[in-house]
Amino acid sequence: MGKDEYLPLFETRVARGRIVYLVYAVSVMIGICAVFVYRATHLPAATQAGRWAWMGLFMAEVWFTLYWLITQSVRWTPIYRYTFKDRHSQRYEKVLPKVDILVCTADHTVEPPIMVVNTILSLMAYDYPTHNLSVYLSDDGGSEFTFYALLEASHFSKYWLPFSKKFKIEPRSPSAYFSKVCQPLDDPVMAQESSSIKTLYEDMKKRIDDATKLGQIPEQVRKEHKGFQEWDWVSSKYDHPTILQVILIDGRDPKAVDIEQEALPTLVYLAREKRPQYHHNFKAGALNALLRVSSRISNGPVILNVDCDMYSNNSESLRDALCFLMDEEQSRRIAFVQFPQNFDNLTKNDVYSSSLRIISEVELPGLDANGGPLYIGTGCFHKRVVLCGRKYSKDEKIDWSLENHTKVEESTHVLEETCKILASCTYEENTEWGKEMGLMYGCPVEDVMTGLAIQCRGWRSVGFNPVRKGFLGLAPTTLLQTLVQHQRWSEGDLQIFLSKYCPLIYGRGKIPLKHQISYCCYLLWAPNCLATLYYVVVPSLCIHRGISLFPKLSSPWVLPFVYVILAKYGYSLGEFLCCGGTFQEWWNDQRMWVFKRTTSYLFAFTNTILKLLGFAKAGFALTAKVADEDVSLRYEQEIMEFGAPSPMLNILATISLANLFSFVGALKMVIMDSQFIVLDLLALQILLCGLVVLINLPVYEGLFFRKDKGRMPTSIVYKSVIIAVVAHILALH
Ligand SMILES: O=c1ccn([C@@H]2O[C@H](COP(=O)(O)OP(=O)(O)O[C@H]3O[C@H](CO)[C@@H](O)[C@H](O)[C@H]3O)[C@@H](O)[C@H]2O)c(=O)[nH]1
Ligand SMILES: [Mn+2]
Repeated sequence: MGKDEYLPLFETRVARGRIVYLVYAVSVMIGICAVFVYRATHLPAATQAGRWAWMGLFMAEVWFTLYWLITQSVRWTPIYRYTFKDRHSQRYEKVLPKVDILVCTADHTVEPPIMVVNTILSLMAYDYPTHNLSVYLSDDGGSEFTFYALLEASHFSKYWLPFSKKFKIEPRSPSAYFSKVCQPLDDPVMAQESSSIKTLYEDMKKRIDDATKLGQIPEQVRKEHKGFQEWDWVSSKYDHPTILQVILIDGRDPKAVDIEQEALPTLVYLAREKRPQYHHNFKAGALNALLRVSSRISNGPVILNVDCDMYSNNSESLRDALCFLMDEEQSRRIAFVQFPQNFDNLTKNDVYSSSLRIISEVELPGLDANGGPLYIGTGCFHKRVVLCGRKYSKDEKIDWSLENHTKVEESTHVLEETCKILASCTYEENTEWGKEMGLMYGCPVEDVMTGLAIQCRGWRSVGFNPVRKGFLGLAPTTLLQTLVQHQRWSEGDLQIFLSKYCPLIYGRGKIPLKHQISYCCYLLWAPNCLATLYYVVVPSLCIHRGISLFPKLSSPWVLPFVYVILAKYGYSLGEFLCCGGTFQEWWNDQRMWVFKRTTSYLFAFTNTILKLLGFAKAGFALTAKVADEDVSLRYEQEIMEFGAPSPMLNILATISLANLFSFVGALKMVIMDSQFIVLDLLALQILLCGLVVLINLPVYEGLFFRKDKGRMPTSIVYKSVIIAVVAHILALH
């Protein structure tokens, strides 16, 4: 192919309507300035009550403004990417690179084996030559049941892969496919095959579920595969040698073919060594072990990482990703391609605001323009050399066809034994693993930190959000799980901000300024707690004593306040609707905004400070992927699940009650005051308080009106009532 014939493998388009956005943003900024002028010129005298409350509010508003400005960085110039898979195929079909897919699981009770193998099967069935595809499963649970499920899946794949390719079905996770395709299929051949495969799948599912439920693997099965013997040395999931089983391997094992004699992808099970005296570094540790093991077995130059609950929803994602990584002109600098996280189990109005809609649809394209999206874990394609620490240089070039020819020839047994060493506890001692090589250790969001380090080594990244989503996972289905997940995320993010990797310092001169600021959008999630807490507590407590913290209704100064609020929320609603959300979903999102900021972020903030002072230790609370039947039912009905007592719920209940008391008190004051003085003085404050009450409606329901198991625990009801009452008495005196 000559140079002048160059046809790009992907193209980038810039969003339109930027002028309108500019006008909006500038007008809001003018409004904010007017608010500040008001605050600066109307400060209550030192003798007046409420001077401190006023100053605090001012500080909160300064913070909100700062944060709002930061979020502008990811809204300025969104860009969208489009791939040309046909061109890629024309040029490279004969020399496609090997791709190694790394899947992580950590606990067979929280992450059921049948779910894990559905994910694995969807990935094995990618539209890609199977001899170039390897799938690795890291099992931090070291579970026999997960291993057993993987064995079952390897048998089932012999039917599943030919079927899904022959009829080009989507999605290729059997469970998702069978639950989505219920209408009678037009093609009689397909209908027949589909139903017989469905029976095979159901049988497999039953065997796996039964074994897991009984806690026992049939003796017959145990005898059939040597792999089970490895569990003779396992004393617990925290204490065992490396377990490594090559289940399918292309080229060496004549049995690794499907029913049509086509090769199957390589499939490997790994439970890295665990010893109580060695820290295992959670998912980052698991991925690094997989990186090494895979480099020994298949050494694909392209790595895809997915969580065990994120099945592939689009069999062409891999080819999409290769368009970004293999373009002759534009790919040189691209280190990774991040797909957004999408979820399969969302309800219509997304009660817990798990869809990450705005992040995927607005912020990801925005970040992409600024230097590349963050690496957020699952659904990310990497160049192996980059993940293993390579710096970007101008002469950077990967010869994909060459990298393809590394072939290991020893027997499977020898391969297994040599690979085991790579996944041992001591292997990483005195190496750069966890620092300069692989995923970085020591942060609850290891992926974000690793992505930042990669970008600071000169690389860029690309975000890709195809119409048919690339991956679908499971979002948490209870309030508490959601809050805990966000605590982990915001805690990790803040930790990065306060570490030597703070993008504003570490990134200086390495990544563009706008990119540094975009990072802060997420890294500064947690500190939002202070200003938000202040805003939802202090103004409403001040109502009782008639302390006014906002301009009078009759004053013209009220206008900038009203404008900023209307413009900001009007825009936010518009943005949400444009991205395909519903009004109710937006409202739920606003609620979760308050909930997260007053609980998850508060805990994350205090924990991070404690960690810095050396008082707290790192942990990783896995997000549950299964729930009890009644919990699931309430989730589907979008009834908020409060459930078990927790300090987080305590905070939520107390804030909601305090505001309710204030609001009722305020209404009484307004009604008794025939000259409308109170209303004039406190209108905005009462409105704010009323909004907090409105947004907390599900909390009152959970506190007082619901009878089901998901209601607020009784202990929380008492505690929060007492605290709210005491707060009011204190505020009155
Ligand atoms: O010790 C551990 C802990 C977790 N995991 C795996 O890590 C993945 C993510 O865990 P999950 O509980 O699902 O957390 P989420 O909050 O849903 O994960 C999001 O946030 C993580 C960072 O906190 C990212 O790494 C993930 O890709 C992203 O989906 C799962 O596959 C786990 O099996 C391990 O392999 N070992
Ligand atoms: Mn998850």
